[in-house]
Amino acid sequence: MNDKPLLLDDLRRARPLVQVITNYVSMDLAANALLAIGAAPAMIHAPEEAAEFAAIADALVVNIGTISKTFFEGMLGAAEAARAAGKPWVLDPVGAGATRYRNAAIEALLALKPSIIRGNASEIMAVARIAGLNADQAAPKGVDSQHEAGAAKGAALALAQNLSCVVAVTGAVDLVTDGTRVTRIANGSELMTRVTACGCALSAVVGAFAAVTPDRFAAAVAALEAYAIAGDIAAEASAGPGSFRVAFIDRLASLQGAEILERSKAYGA
Ligand SMILES: Nc1ncnc2c1ncn2[C@@H]1O[C@H](COP(=O)(O)OP(=O)(O)O)[C@@H](O)[C@H]1O
Ligand SMILES: Cc1ncsc1CCOP(=O)(O)O
Ligand SMILES: [Mg+2]
Repeated sequence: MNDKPLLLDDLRRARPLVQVITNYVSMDLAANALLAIGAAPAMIHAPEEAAEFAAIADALVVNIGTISKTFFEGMLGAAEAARAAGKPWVLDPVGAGATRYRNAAIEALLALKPSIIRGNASEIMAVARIAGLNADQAAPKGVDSQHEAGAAKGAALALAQNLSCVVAVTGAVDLVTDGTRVTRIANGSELMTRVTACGCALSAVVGAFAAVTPDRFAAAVAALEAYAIAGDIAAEASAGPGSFRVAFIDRLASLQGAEILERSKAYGA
């Protein structure tokens, strides 16, 4: 039996508390996506309290989109505390490869062993390069991907194997790997690339799923699948990016296990 819809049900029953240290652009959408899917968001990043809160939260999500010295201090403290407490933590390496500062921050965060890394293909290739793997890829230009997710398969496998984590690469067809298994998910709408922070909010949702199962691979697959299917359904009733953003939050909230079973385009490869 397919257990993915059950993870969504588990999430809604547990209503996990997810601490999100994210960029200014995405704070609103990420918090609303978490509420809609059934989790409790807490956007807490100050270095004075981020680590203390990470010990209370069920999962932590760290997103470097608008990183600064203060944010970075909070991220390091919270990631260290989450790791020490055995809580899952998700890294979204927004804009990886773009600047030396961003790359150094990623290198320091990788040393704290993220449970799951979620990024677009260009970012995952850059993270692999920062980790000393797959050094032959061209640098990305900004926060949007220059590549299809499939192009990052080698980088994702190498990262997952070397860091003992799960890597989720998003794009038209998402790819999730734990270094051995690979699942692709062909759901989702192109409109998701025209609403800023859709990827950041997805990383927050990945944290919520990781809070309700010790199986990081299953958590990432279930999160990406639910998110992309909500995107499919929302796109059917949207005239453009503005109305899509509203419909998408509604569809995350109304999403049912039966819809996931019916619409899933997940396959092993
Ligand atoms: N071309 C596309 N067609 C359908 N869905 C997409 C496409 N590109 C991205 N998505 C979906 O949008 C969401 C965010 O992914 P992505 O745009 O890759 O993240 P980011 O915003 O971090 O670059 C994911 O659910 C992904 O499946
Ligand atoms: C535009 C932008 N600039 C810095 S962070 C950010 C948001 C990126 O969001 P996403 O990666 O989800 O597209
Ligand atoms: Mg992103």
